Amino acid sequence: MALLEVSGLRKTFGSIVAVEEISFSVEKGEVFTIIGPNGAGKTTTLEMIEGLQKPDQGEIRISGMNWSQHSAEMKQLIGVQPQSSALFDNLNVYENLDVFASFYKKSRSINEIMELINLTEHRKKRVSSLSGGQKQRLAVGLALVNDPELLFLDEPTTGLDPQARRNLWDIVLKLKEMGKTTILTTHYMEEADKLSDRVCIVDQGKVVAINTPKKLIEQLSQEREVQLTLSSGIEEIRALKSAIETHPATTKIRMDQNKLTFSTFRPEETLYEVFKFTTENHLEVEQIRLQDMSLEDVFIAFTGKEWRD
Ligand SMILES: Nc1ncnc2c1ncn2[C@@H]1O[C@H](COP(=O)(O)OP(=O)(O)OP(=O)(O)O)[C@@H](O)[C@H]1O
Repeated sequence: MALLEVSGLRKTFGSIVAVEEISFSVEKGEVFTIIGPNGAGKTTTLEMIEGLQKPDQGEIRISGMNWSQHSAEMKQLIGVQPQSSALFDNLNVYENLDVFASFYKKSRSINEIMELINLTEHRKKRVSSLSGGQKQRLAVGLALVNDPELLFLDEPTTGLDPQARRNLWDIVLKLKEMGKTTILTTHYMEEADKLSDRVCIVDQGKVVAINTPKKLIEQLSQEREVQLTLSSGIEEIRALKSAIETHPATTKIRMDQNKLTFSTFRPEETLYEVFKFTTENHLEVEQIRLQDMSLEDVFIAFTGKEWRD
């Protein structure tokens, strides 16, 4: 049995469909990362799994239990990283952990948590005097006070500098070594790539791809991405776009002013068509680039949207 099973989740707010149909399962010990463009439904999905929002439809099971029947047991099993703003500013690191631990029946040693989040030497510092990275680590620590099996980290590294971000990655990896399971969301592709056992790409409230970062990249690596920069008029470039679009080997295409970016299973064949078209119609090709796929390309290929850090 998977530790977490989510099937057919749907959530609307009035006429807004925040989550249309989301299903996945997560095995014990995995780091499972949900990525997607702004407004894709990631936070709503997490909040439904955490029991903070009720789905309109669908089922959530954690260790086989559901929120309507086993709420108390499930709260002991999960750890949710609070927003930094939920920390008590006037209390020190130790006191914050102590207050949160008092909410639970079972708790992990506070000294151990401080070691894990690397804040032992700052135990007496008030939250108001911690750096952004230290606050984020404390927020992760607060999610650990009940020694949860399943941890939810919603964009834990947003706004942190690269070093602080790496410190947080170390914590996630240590938790993995301890056999914990983490559901992560992030805006950083490198983070998804480095930490995740599997990545789930969500767009417009639906899962569009789910696999290991390596497999997701391999899945597309038979494809090549071609970037074509032209110095012709927009109408002519549009005509070329239509010609490429109708080629059977083309999977995705987008146009950004005088640049066409497309993916193809048979680059030689598609490029032959491209040059035939540009020669016959007197289009000038300024630059052409052929690229291998990265996790970022996978994201763009599945969602049609640019990734942003
Ligand atoms: N309480 C709410 N009331 C109305 N609309 C909401 C509410 N919560 C979320 N939405 C809408 O539902 C959609 C999904 O939002 P959600 O926050 O889940 O997306 P997200 O993928 O987490 O986005 P981001 O990356 O920007 O955090 C958005 O269109 C959002 O505006």
